[in-house]
Amino acid sequence: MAATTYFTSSFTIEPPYLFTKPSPLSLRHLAFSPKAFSFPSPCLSLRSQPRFSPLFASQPDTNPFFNEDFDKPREECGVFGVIGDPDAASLCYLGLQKLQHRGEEGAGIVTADPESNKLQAVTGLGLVTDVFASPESLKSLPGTMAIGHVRYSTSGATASLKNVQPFLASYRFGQLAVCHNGNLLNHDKLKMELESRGSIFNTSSDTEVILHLIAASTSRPLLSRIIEACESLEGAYSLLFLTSSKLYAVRDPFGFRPLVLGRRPNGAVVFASETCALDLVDAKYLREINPGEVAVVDLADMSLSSACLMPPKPRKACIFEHIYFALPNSIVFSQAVYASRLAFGRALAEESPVQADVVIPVPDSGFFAALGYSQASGIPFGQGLLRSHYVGRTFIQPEQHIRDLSVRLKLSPVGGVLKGKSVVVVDDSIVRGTTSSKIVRLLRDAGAREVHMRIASPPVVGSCYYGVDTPSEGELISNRMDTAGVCRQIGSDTLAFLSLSKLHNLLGEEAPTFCDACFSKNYPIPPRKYEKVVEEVDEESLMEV
Ligand SMILES: O=P(O)(O)OC[C@H]1O[C@H](OP(=O)(O)OP(=O)(O)O)[C@H](O)[C@@H]1O
Ligand SMILES: NC(=O)CC[C@H](N)C(=O)O
Ligand code: SF4
Ligand SMILES: [Mg+2]
Repeated sequence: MAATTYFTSSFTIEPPYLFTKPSPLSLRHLAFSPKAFSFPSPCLSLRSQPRFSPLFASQPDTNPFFNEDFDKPREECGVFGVIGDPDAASLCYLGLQKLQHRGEEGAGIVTADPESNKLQAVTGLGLVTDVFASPESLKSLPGTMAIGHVRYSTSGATASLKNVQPFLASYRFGQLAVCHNGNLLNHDKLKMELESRGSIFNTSSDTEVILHLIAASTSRPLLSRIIEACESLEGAYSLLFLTSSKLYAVRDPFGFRPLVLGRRPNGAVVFASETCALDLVDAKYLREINPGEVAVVDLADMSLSSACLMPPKPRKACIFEHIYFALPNSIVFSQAVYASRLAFGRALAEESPVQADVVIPVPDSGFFAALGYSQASGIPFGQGLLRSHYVGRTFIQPEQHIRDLSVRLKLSPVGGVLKGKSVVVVDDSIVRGTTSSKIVRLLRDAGAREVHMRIASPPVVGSCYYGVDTPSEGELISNRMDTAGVCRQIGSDTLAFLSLSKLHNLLGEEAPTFCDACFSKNYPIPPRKYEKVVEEVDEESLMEV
């Protein structure tokens, strides 16, 4: 890439913010439409030329179920990007902290520096505050553009520094950084093909294939190379790319993982997995990046352009984002997360009532569902369990024995709320059953007379292949036994899950636009097709080597 100076250190972004560009790349406006976004049909395949979408943008509230008295409108890697702000690295650091619940294994930031025209990276294992513990680390990241990532691995070694994103690569057109929330089902196959053509991989992460596909593409410009690379990908991907002049945001055509767009008062454009990260950095939420969209912001004029990656597929947004992953104060897939959880809890109370003295949540993620259960049942709400915030999420600790210990460390019973009481305890989900069996014991030890477990999602019976490292099917307690069996196993007096049909009723006509494969095994992209590719090794050719 030519060592062009794209802007000077005195570059300022002044209102009105240039979100339009007088070219075919133009996103004509960012107005909200009450209709769900859809690409023009047919959206023809493109090899060397980008396709551009017309205008869109979905907005909260197309779903009547989410449209209650609330202000209309937590998993597995979080991405954050900012362009056009002198404090890019610091904002990215803050945004990543807000997304910490999405991944605790590693974190990193890449910035682009207008002075040197260079991209710099700082990555490390652990929490954001650990990786950036030294003030020097942020100081080593100059520039007005940044992308960052918090990781919870789905593919490639967990505790490997090499697999911590963003990945920063140099190729014939300059430097390119990428970060990814999701999982690529066909990465083994792509990797083998790329290796047979000479690619040398540096990591064991699925994400790296994207960089190789882009580097191998003969299309121009980069937008076309990104589109061409994405055409080869099968799976879930919300991606941010950074060059020395542009920031690209991409979402796969199914829209499995969230990605939102916002703008700071100074005009800086921000992308994040969840709106909670926008709120923190004072960025106004504008809209989602739509499934199958690639949005580009050019630092030179801060214009935002948008193209269509490939013909649209039926949206399959991850319902688990609303059940557990996302923070309740986020808007995800254009719906307020807390409102969905309240509704799941209410529906659970209607479907599986019980006579009890108090409803208590399993903190944190069971809070709003328990509140909904309490509201619908009329049983008083109480805080029977205290959560230590010095301990990470149990579900996302990779080792089972560590998960066992951390549940006890994390949750403490409040004796006064529980003693002698019949308690309804509401959690968002049961995955392996570790948390719930320990909680039942905690509550009984604290004096609860009866323990009725209510789960605000259906039984998890299938593994996820789209960006959430759910355990293998054999580890999923509901895959091994029915509800009565799980109830016996965890030791509660009664147990009930929200049924899949009730969940579908709640989602209404939007139900088909959500992926619920971990509950239904109805996989939008069949995982069987992508069972690990075993390379047929020609022993003679190996000998030659
Ligand atoms: O059945 P299990 O395998 O134990 O997994 C399910 C539990 O894991 C999650 O909570 P977690 O403690 O990770 O996070 P939270 O504190 O944010 O709810 C989820 O909310 C359940 O409580
Ligand atoms: N959970 C994720 O989104 C993971 C991203 C990528 N597949 C990795 O394993 O690093
Ligand atoms: S399988 Fe479950 S966790 Fe994975 S994307 Fe679908 S709903 Fe989400
Ligand atoms: Mg929990």
